[in-house]
Amino acid sequence: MNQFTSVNDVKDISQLVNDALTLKQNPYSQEHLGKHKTIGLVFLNPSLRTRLSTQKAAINLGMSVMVMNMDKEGWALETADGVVMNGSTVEHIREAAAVMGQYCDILGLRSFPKLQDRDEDYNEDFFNKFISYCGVPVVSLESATRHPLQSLADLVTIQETWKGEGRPKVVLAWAPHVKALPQAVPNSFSEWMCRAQQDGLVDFTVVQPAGYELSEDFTPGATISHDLDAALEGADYIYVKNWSSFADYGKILPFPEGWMLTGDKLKGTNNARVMHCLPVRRDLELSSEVLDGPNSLVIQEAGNRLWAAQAVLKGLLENLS
Ligand SMILES: NCCC[C@H](NC(=O)CCC(=O)O)C(=O)O
Ligand SMILES: NC(=O)OP(=O)(O)O
Repeated sequence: MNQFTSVNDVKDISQLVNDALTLKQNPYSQEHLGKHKTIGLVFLNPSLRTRLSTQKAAINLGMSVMVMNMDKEGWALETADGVVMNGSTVEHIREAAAVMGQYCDILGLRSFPKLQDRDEDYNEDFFNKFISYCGVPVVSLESATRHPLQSLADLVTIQETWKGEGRPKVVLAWAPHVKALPQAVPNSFSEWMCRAQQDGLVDFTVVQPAGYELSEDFTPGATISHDLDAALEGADYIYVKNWSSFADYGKILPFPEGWMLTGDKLKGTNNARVMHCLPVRRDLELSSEVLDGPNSLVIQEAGNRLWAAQAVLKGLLENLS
């Protein structure tokens, strides 16, 4: 692997899942791989899980870690080309990314979408510029349109817990929220599940109210539904997540009552396990009853972020040497 920004950077997802589960059994088996190698984690937005799991993953591999909270501690970055920088931006991404590449062997980057201009967000302009100017392998810590470390941890969690016959039925279910949130997590989960479906690992459904459909680029082969109760019938895994509209870009559209997952809604499922990337707003996105109940996988899922990150960094380090 020479970068990790989407499932398209991964040749064999089952192999990567196996790597993660093997590292979970023996976390320090590769502790010399990262000797004298440094990873820089660059954040333009808040993070708990991604920050700590990626740091710990790098430490387990013997790497040194530097964290840069660019939004709070860095100079204001300019990304546009051909502008006279006589406003509030202080440093161009051309220099900033290139300089960080001088200090680091691998760079991680988190940058959320602005949710104002769909083309700008979906072109991944900031991410692509950073990658082209920094000159070292980049791992996505969540971009405008994807969160592949999360999705890999999600697939690891499904593979680790599935004890049934055949393929599990996995349902990505939209949930209410008070803020307009990115599509990065559901896009990425869907993209990984569609690949897993192609590989014969899962059956995948996305369910959302009308107007909240994801971009078709991220849902090839998925069953798309607008009926929550029908979609949940026989489900083995329910991945709960809010996202704002893609069609009416970045907007919160009106939606009918009853989209929050409750214990009652689990009754029609195959005793479904419930997942969420976190952070989650209790009793708005997901009922406390489900979150605190026996079907919730959210803590195990967050724990698996470590092994997902470690498998990815191992792949990037092996490619360096
Ligand atoms: N990294 C995981 C998810 C990040 C982001 N959630 C948030 O911004 C939550 C904000 C809030 O609840 O106010 C999202 O959904 O894409
Ligand atoms: N799930 C996730 O990426 O969490 P953080 O935003 O806290 O890193």
